[in-house]
Amino acid sequence: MNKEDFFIKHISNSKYIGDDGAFIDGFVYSMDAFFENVHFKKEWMSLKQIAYKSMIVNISDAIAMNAKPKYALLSVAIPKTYTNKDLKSLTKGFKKACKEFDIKIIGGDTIQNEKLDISITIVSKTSNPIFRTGAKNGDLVCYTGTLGETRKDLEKLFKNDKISKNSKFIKPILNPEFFYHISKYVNASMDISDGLFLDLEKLSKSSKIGFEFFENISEDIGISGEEYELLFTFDEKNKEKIEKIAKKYNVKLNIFAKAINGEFKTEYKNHHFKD
Ligand SMILES: Nc1ncnc2c1ncn2[C@@H]1O[C@H](COP(=O)(O)OP(=O)(O)O)[C@@H](O)[C@H]1O
Ligand SMILES: Cc1ncc(C[n+]2csc(CCOP(=O)(O)OP(=O)(O)O)c2C)c(N)n1
Ligand SMILES: [Mg+2]
Repeated sequence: MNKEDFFIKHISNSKYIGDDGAFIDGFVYSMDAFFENVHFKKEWMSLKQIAYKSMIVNISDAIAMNAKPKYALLSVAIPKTYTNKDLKSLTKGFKKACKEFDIKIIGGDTIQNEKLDISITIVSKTSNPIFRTGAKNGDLVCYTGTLGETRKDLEKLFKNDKISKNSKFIKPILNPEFFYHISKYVNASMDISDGLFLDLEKLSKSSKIGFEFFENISEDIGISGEEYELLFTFDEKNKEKIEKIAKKYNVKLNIFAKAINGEFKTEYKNHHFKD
């Protein structure tokens, strides 16, 4: 077991652990860290882009639970060298995301540190939460959008090559309205943050199912992390309805497998705690 899983297992055995967020009494609580040199290097993105993405990766978890983000708690560790202009750029990024998704920042903490580290808690609302545990035998398994480019762009950044400012690595694209609209047909869902193969392993574990793939999924597609696309399962009888809604919202669907008895394990390892 890797250190991440070991730690999570030992910190709590609560039933709330294991999803993109914890559902309690109509609200979903989720948090994600966005740390310099772990999630970004300061040379790669502007401060506004960093702050914006730190919010988006958090909002992604809420959407994957079929919840509407409402409030954010924001902890920021700021390097001493940052000027007031830098701080303004950061606030612009946070505010842009809050405006786009109608979220209020209701608190947080601000400290000084060597690096820029951001931790965000999102409180969101839902009357129909979708968990990773709900996939049923026979369900179709689907992800949205196109996978692979994010990892390629990350590789470019590590080689000091330039990438487009429209890259999903800089600005992930979320599809909340599409997902809220199809939610009543969805049995299980999560977002793709670690890469399709790793996230399928999590889905398999949570729902106690395996997958029968309709076609081979290449490594390029399967190990690209930080895509923030949606991964979900649904009963075959809802396929046409979901496809129609996807068309309306201009969302690409990739129905790539069927849920079956068994389990899915990937040989690829989580990028966290590599050694
Ligand atoms: N330090 C922690 N304390 C308590 N719960 C944690 C901690 N880290 C992760 N978790 C929980 O463990 C589960 C898996 O977390 P994580 O790996 O970040 O999510 P994901 O599966 O989306 O990558 C989530 O439910 C998360 O809330
Ligand atoms: C400097 C740097 N190194 C490596 C990566 C690649 N990377 C960082 S986090 C991550 C996956 C998802 O992050 P995580 O914090 O686990 O999100 P969660 O699954 O908890 O939502 C990847 C592929 C990066 N973005 N930046
Ligand atoms: Mg993780």
